[in-house]
Amino acid sequence: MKKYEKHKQGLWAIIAPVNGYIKTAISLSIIGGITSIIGFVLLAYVLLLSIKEKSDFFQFELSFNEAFLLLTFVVIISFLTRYYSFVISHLGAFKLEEILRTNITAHLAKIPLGYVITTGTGALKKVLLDDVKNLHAFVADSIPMIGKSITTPIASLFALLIINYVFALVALSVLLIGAVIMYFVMKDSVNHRKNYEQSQSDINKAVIEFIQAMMVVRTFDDGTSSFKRYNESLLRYRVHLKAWIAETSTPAKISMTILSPMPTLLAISLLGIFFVLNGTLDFVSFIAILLVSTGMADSLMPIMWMSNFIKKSSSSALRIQEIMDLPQLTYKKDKQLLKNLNIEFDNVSFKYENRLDYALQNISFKVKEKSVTALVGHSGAGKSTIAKLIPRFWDITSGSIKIGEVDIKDIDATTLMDTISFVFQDTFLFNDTLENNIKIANSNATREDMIEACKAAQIHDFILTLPKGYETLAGDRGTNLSGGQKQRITIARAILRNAPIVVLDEATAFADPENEEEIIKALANLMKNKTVIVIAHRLSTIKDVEQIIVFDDGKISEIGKHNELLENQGIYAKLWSDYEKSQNWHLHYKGDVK
Ligand SMILES: Nc1ncnc2c1ncn2[C@@H]1O[C@H](COP(=O)(O)OP(=O)(O)OP(=O)(O)O)[C@@H](O)[C@H]1O
Repeated sequence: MKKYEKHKQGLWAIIAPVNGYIKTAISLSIIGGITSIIGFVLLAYVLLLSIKEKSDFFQFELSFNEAFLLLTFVVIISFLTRYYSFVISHLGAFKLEEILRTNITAHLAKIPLGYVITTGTGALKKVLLDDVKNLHAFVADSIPMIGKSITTPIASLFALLIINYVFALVALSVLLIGAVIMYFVMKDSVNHRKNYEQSQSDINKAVIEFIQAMMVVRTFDDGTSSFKRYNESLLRYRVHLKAWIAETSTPAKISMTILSPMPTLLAISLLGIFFVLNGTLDFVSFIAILLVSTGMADSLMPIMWMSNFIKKSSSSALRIQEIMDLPQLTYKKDKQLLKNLNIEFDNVSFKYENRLDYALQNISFKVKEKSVTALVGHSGAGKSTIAKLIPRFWDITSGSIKIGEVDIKDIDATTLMDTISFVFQDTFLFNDTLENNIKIANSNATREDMIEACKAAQIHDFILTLPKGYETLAGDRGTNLSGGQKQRITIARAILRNAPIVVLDEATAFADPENEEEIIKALANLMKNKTVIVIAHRLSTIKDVEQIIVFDDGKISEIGKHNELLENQGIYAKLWSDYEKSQNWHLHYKGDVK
């Protein structure tokens, strides 16, 4: 994979992997630009000979046939070089798109998963699709323009200087005036562009949020605020755009007019007519001057578009660079031999990057091989964070986490993933068949293994009731299934994976009695003979486990068995009494109340 070094910032560093294509395309377009100007000069020469006039400013002498042949040759070269410059820049653009997408996704796979989750799909989609596409467009369309827009005016100026320096100076003056006006118009555009891009990105976020939160919006919104955020971002966008246009529209129109070919051609024509009328310039030379000066007249506008294009592409390159600069998790390459399946947290502290306070402080505990440890505590106490530190969703700030006496930072990625199965509450199912969704856990598993896992996960009978059975599509993100069914499919995945350590976040959401019983049976099958860490919400399910760790505000407040903790009369005893009370709660309808 191409390495992106910190000091090599910016657009050119990001497109460097296709430097070969870029250099070839630019070189060809430079040849194209020069040959087109030579073509104009030869065309004038051919015109001159065709009306048999003689002009003394051409420094060379050719017969009509020679000049015509040379003109044809130059035109063909000019056409071919431009054509191939375009073809090669497009090939480079496709190659770059492929390289960037591969590199970004490979990099995303190696940075802490927690970053990917918190950054959000919207922002990552923008980088992977929109920004990469912007750079594709830059390489495909701007690269051929770069060579042409720099060489054509220089070659034209050079040719004009040879033909008649007065005309060269007039054309140059018009262009300089245009360039000065352009500079003042563009001067303030940096801030305007920033605001414009920010408001455009806000609109993107608002749309993605609106679609992702559609269910919440439709459930809770009375209609007045469903588009509020979207509307606000649209309004900001309009305000920024209006401010930009208001400040730059008149000077922009003036500079556009001056930068268009017309003023240069007008000035050259007036001067030419004056010289022709007073007999100091012959008509054919005048035509030659007009033809050559179009090369200069046409030059500033592309340069202006180019500079806009470069700024836009630079912002995209910067966003890609920011992702590529995120440090990757480092894994040991050599396969590590774990001495056993004990898990040990030793004085672990952890702080989320975007938070000032520690989510976990000085956490030390041991989980013995083939035992069950339950994590309990109030909401926000740090239980899920503990679970997510084991697969290195985030790396800890200090202390160490060991499995089988090896620090998890020293365990190679494959061993770590083969050793642990995770069952989290937010199940993700691909829009693929149920069979493929389950087999993703173990590509070597046979169909029989998969069915056995589904039986153990109490989901087999349900799948058989579906008309297409295991061939049924799960729907986008699993929308065709109920929450409890999705959870049992995830359990089936974990059973099929058969990793010796299981970390599971016990679901609370699907607690109707029938579903609950099935999920409990499924979990019991998953946990058999495994080292288990379970985040427990229903305390009744963990009464008999070997160890319960009670968390309070990021610290361990108690460790023990159910009965010991009840005797302690601490947080656990209070949680237990609250839990028991909640089991006796009933909802009363008005009519029931006596
Ligand atoms: N991605 C994150 N970025 C920043 N802070 C986070 C993030 N995830 C969790 N936190 C914070 O870390 C602390 C511990 O959260 P955690 O999710 O581990 O608690 P929990 O005990 O699992 O809660 P619950 O039972 O409600 O799931 C909380 O203060 C929470 O706000």
